[in-house]
Amino acid sequence: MTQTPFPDDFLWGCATAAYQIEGSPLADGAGASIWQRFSHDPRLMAAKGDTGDVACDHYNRMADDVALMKELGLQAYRFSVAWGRVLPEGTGRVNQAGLGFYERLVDTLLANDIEPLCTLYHWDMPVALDDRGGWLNRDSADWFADYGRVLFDRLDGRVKKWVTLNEPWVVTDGGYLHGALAPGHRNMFEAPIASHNLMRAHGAAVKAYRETGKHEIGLVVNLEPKYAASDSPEDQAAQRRAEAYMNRQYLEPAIHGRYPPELKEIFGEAWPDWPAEDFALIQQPIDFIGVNYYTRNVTRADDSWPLNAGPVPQTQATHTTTGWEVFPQGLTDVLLWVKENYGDLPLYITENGAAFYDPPNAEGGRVDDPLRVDYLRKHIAAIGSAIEQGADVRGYMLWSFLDNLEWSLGYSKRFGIVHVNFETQARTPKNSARLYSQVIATNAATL
Ligand SMILES: OC[C@@H]1[C@@H](O)[C@H](O)[C@@H](O)c2nc(CNc3ccccc3)cn21
Repeated sequence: MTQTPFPDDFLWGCATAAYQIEGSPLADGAGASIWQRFSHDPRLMAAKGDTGDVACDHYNRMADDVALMKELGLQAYRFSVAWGRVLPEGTGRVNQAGLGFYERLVDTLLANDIEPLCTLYHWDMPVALDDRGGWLNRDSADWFADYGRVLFDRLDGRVKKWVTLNEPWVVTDGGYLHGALAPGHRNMFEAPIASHNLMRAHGAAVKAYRETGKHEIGLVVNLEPKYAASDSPEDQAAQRRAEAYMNRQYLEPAIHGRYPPELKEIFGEAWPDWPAEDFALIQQPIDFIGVNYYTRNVTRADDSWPLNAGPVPQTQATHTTTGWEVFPQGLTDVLLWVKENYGDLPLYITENGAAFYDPPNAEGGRVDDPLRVDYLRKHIAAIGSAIEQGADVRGYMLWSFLDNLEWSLGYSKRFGIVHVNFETQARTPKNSARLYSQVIATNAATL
């Protein structure tokens, strides 16, 4: 058994997102989100009938859930705010009842010595703004900054780590290019515009935070390291395109104030000439980068759209029920890649976890999830390896605290370290939760 001690102040927590766990999406004056619209549309939702109407009923069970976080020993909790609860029309009128829920959540976390990490946008834009063009409207940067100011004014100080966007790549690729996620558009000309406005909104929110904020704000990106399938020029070029499209598209403008050149190659006539002043807005200095890591991609040239690059199936490897290869080394590699390409900003693993087949409901208060236990042990050790090699990793937010609504895939994909019986709403810590409690108590990875 090898032990890898982590830095003394390393922050161990879990992550969730509003629409995936809260339920009651229209309660107390809340305005509907694009996920309320998407999940109720059987033409769009893969898991037809699975909506966020109830989810984990966290909106009504928050205090008990925080008590369970405390029992497990969590030091931090990354959550997101449903924009429409706070601003039902997306801008203008503040819904104090909705803001009050998040104030109670933050105060309950603090009362249990759990640090809140607050994500402003985890995919649930108010429909009122989507009806005005959503992320396709350049005004979205101002809408988002104004929304941020409402939260900063009320919660900054109690919240000391803010995140502007969760995974702009998924918002754009899923919501505007392939249509698999809300708002369900399939348009190669829209995708770059949405992507660019998301990053303008990120910059505008960071700029707004600097007006009054006294703590930290960052950006969360999903990073999937791309490994060329061969040394052939075709596969090498395919790897560069895939890396630019997913892993560089957002960090390059945020940190370096530019886009990777491959994006013009990928989008062609659909790639606009961006106004130079936009990059000054986007490149607002941030305090940390949040990295969401789940898996890697072995990439080869192919005729797939729009990248002409695609995955080589790793048939010998263990895969999750979402079809993702279990590849812990990729986490070490990608953390060192961020350091090499984007400098020594503090890093947080803001999501890491896996969906495996768990028993449908807890039997006698136990949920045995050996594959998730193994996944977590190896990925936490992989972080330790990156730290030993110089990566300034400050914390780990395991995805996820609860089994929850896996977006268009519904409730069948269970990522939680706590099992949720969606018929009774009973919570049952899985063996992976017990493992995580040990990791936190010892501040070490054990393999
Ligand atoms: O899929 C698991 C989680 C999801 O529940 C979170 O809300 C989201 O932040 C999240 N991002 C990823 C990684 N990126 C990704 C790649 C392709 C499709 C969907 C997500 C995984 N996850």
